[in-house]
Amino acid sequence: MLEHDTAWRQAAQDIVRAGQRMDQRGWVPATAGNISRRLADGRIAITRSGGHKGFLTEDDVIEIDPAGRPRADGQRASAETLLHTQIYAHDPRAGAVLHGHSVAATVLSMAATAPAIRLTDYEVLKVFEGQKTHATSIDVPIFDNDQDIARLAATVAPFLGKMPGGYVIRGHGVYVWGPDMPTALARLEGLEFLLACELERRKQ
Ligand SMILES: CSCCC(=O)C(=O)COP(=O)(O)O
Ligand SMILES: [Zn+2]
Repeated sequence: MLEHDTAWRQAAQDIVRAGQRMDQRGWVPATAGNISRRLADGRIAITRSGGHKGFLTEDDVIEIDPAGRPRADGQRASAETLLHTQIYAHDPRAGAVLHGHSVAATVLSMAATAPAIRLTDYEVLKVFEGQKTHATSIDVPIFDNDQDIARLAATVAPFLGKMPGGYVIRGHGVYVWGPDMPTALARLEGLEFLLACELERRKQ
């Protein structure tokens, strides 16, 4: 087994614990979801492809280069790696990216006819960057799902920098990020709470 330095092991532990948290909340069923961290020195740690994100070990976390290629031979990074690396490339402050497959994100995005899910007047909106009041709206864009991740990343690219609440892939799940893992997790929890609220409201 490779010997890793303290900073790497800390990042890997952040990812392992985030996977456990997302699993506890029901956001990473089966082998769904992926998680990454960018270290202060620029290294990027991401979950390997496949495997349950609630049962990760540090060995399930691999290093990729900024283009998304594993640094070591024989490793398979998340199939959605390019959706992580494009966030790091766009935002030098981004330190963690989370992707989950919740029921609310899946159902709402499949039912939606608009290009975004509009979240209005919720106190929890303040979890997102730059939001100071409930008296506002945030549009969470919905992108059509695509098995060609490079093509999906190209579709998402023009919206980077304009999505304080992250984004949703239709029938698939959410992407959220932040400067560090606690912030990214708080934003994910906030977004999932708001999507669950919207799902309840639309049932009424
Ligand atoms: C059964 S989930 C299908 C793949 C997916 O959407 C996902 O999030 C997990 O893919 P990964 O390669 O990161 O394990
Ligand atoms: Zn996915």
